[in-house]
Amino acid sequence: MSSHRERGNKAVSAMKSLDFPKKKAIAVIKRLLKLFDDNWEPIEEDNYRILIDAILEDSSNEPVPATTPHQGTEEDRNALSHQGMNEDPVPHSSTFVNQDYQHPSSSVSASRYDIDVSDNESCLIKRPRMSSAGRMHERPLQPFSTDGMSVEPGSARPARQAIMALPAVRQADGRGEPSAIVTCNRDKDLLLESPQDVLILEEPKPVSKIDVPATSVNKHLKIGESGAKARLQEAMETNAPFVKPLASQRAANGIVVVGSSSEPSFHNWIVPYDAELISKQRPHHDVADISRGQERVRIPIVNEFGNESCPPLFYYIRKNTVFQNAIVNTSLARIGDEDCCAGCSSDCLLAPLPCACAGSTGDHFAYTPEGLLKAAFIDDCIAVNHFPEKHNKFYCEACPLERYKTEASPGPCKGHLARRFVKECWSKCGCGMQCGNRVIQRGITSNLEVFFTSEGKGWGLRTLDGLPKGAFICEYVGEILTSSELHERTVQNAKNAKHLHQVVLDAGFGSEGVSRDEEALCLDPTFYGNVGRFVNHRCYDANLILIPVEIESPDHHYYHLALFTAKKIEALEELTWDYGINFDATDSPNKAFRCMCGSKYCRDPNNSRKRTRAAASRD
Ligand SMILES: C[S@@+](CC[C@H](N)C(=O)[O-])C[C@H]1O[C@@H](n2cnc3c(N)ncnc32)[C@H](O)[C@@H]1O
Repeated sequence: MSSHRERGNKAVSAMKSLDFPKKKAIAVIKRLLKLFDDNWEPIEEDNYRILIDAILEDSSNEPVPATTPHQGTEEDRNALSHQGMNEDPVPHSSTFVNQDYQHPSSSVSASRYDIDVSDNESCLIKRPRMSSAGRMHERPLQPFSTDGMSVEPGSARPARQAIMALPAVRQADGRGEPSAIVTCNRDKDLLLESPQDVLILEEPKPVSKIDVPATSVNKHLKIGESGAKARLQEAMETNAPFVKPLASQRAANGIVVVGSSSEPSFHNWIVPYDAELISKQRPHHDVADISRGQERVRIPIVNEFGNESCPPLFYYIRKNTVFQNAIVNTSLARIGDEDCCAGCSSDCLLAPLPCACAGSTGDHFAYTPEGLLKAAFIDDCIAVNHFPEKHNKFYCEACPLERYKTEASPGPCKGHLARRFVKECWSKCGCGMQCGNRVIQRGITSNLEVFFTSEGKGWGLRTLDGLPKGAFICEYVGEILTSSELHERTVQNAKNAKHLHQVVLDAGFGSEGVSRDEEALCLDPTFYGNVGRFVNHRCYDANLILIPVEIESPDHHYYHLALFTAKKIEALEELTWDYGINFDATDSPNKAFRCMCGSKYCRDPNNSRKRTRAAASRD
């Protein structure tokens, strides 16, 4: 029988061959030995399966230390040397904040919906990378803003789930703000699994340079030129469409001092923008990947029909972002025990009993172990959408949507559909990112393409692979507006017709007592959005369905909207969802368009095909 020392060294070197750090391996072995009363057999079983799982779990749940990595307690070190295993000293590094290693086999357990255990935006992750030649790449990491990042159009599409690194150089302005960008080229030696890596890598040698004008902050606020009063005046005079200089409102109440210290402050300023400004400031789309490396997969742009080579410019954001006044309360303190599963560990779907997070879906998880939304859940939601009158509607006493239409005497609430929600596990839950009840928070995993439609719908989105029913496609991401901000934009919309489809997050309006404007939230993907903004409408028989998903907030004031496949979809099929448009309505925030959906159930009375059919049946 081998000694503790020999078995320990063997286990550590097995873990090392899988790129797990020695320190981590030793700490976990020590814990498991304690758990199994110094019995090595369960640890060694199945090529150290339990050990690997425990290390992975440890990494995904690990809190991020602020500066130096955890060196282990005195007790740890004594225990380890007692067992004959010694740690290498870990060098101090201020950029080394966390270690997060993805086990090569993790994708096996997650099937095609791969797991990204590194989805923690607040931490910088340094992980060793294997090049195609098998070399390890380690680079110093620094925080980096993606704003304005530009990349060269790429050539071949990489393998699923792998994206090429887009090394970038930050160009800061005189005040240290990332004014604009950037130089990028592709380093074919770097292969990343996670978009976070793209945000934090820095390339010391730029290859080509794209100059972008300084931000509108500079232009409109003239920081450093004169006193706060002049800057305030400047901001108030701007004629950008949606600007409400917050600072000016507060100044009127005598509470604002902007830029009074030597460090100019941007906190109180809303930067004006409109479509024109965006197009002036933004570098062009990257046709190889519209997300510019923000998503886990590349999403190319192709145009086989029209003259436009690219869609109109917008800021690609992966997550919803507050425009100005919206209150999105996601504090941990608001999540009670009944709204999370603090006692869980590993994958909640595999636990013998459903955890608290399955409560809102009738104590059954909405997802299958393969990461698909269950068919029964989808069918229920389709039925609610198709026959809203048969299902419950909530009615507000004072509907936030009506208040701004006719301010003097707001009309009665038209009712809000009682929707079924998916509730995903989140930060206050004991499980990790590999939990099967975390699907949309892991991001896009399907191979998608933005393309120009041939039927006159403009740009659209299609899948490059066949997909089963229930597959997550993407979130519908945009700026979070309040209902009054939406109303302001609707008025603008009437003038310039530039807006895309805006969506009201009204599932909690009546039931949750939403009456304050800041709590009545809407999403507008026009200027800031993700690939969801390209999904066109189809009446009734669309192949996607929009599902409300609750992640970081326990009530229905704020939630995510996720697009799932409502049926089996063939490769290269256009992805569509039913916007729920009433083509006869005159008071909708969304300007009705002439529907070209091609469905035989098309609701648009102006649909030319429908008119032709009606005329034919009359003859
Ligand atoms: C969310 S966007 C979809 C992407 C859009 N096609 C584009 O080019 O950016 C919604 C807009 O697309 C157009 N659209 C979507 N579905 C359509 C349909 N069935 N028929 C005609 N136009 C459609 C309308 O202009 C609508 O306001």
